Amino acid sequence: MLKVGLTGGIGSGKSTVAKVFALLGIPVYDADAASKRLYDTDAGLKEALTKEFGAALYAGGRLDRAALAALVFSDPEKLARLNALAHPPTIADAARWMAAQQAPYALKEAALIFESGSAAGLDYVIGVDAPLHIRLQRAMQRDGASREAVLARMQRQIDNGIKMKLCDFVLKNDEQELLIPQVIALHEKLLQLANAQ
Ligand SMILES: CC(C)(COP(=O)(O)OP(=O)(O)OC[C@H]1O[C@@H](n2cnc3c(N)ncnc32)[C@H](O)[C@@H]1O)[C@@H](O)C(=O)NCCC(=O)NCCS
Ligand SMILES: Nc1ncnc2c1ncn2[C@@H]1O[C@H](COP(=O)(O)OP(=O)(O)OP(=O)(O)O)[C@@H](O)[C@H]1O
Repeated sequence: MLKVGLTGGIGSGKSTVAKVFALLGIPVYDADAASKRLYDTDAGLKEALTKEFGAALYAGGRLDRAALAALVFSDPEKLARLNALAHPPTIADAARWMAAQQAPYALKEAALIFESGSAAGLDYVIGVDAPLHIRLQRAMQRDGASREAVLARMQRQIDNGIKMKLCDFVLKNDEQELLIPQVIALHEKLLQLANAQ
C-alpha cells in the first residue's frame, strides 16, 4: 500500500481536499485531530506538557488549546518545545494507523509534514496550494481569528512556495481551477502507481 501525505499552509484547504479523497473511498488520517486526541489520552504527553507549560493548561480536565496557542504562537522557543513533545507521538500514531489500512493507498493529512520530518516515512506528498490572501481570508473566517493570529501561525510554517516545490503533486485550490476534477485525476494516477508497485 502506498503511504501518501497531504499538506499545505493554514487555510489552503487540506481538510476540504481530504474529504473528497475520503468520498472516493481512500482512508484518511487527520494529524490535527489525532494530536488533539493524544493531548487528552496519552498520559506521558499530558505529564510532559504539564511540566513544560504548567498545570493550568489542564484545569478544565482537557487541554485548553486556546491558552496553549496563545503561549506558543507568540514565542518561537515555546513552540519548538511543544513541537518536540507533540510531534513524535503523533507521527508514531499515524504510522500505526497506516500499517492497519487495507487500500491501494492511504492519506496522512498534516500541516507540518516537512517541518516535522514525517515526509521521510511517506512514498509521495500532495500539496494543496492557494495564494496567501485567500488562505488568510479562509482561516480568519473559519476560526473567527484575527489577521495577526493567522499570520503568526503562517510565520511558523515553511514558506508556501518552497513547501509546494517539495511536494510530488500540487492541487490548486485558488477558486479559479475546479478542485474536484483535479482530485479525481490525481486519485486515478495514485491508483496506477499503487498497481505498479
Ligand atoms: C497549539 C494548538 C493546541 C492550538 O490548537 P488549535 O485548535 O487552535 O489549532 P489546530 O491544531 O486545529 O491547528 C490549525 C492550524 O494551525 C497551524 N498550526 C498548528 N500547529 C502548528 C505549529 N506547531 N506550527 C505551525 N503551524 C501550526 C496548522 O496550519 C494547523 O492546521 C495546536 O495547534 C497544536 O497542538 N500544535 C502543535 C502540534 C502540531 O504541530 N499540530 C499540527 C500538525 S500535527
Ligand atoms: N475551494 C474552496 N472554496 C470555498 N471555500 C473553501 C475552499 N477550500 C476551502 N474552503 C474553506 O476554507 C476554510 C479552510 O479550509 P480547510 O479547513 O480545508 O483548510 P486547511 O488547509 O485544512 O486548514 P488548517 O491548516 O487551518 O487546518 C474552510 O472553512 C473551508 O470550508
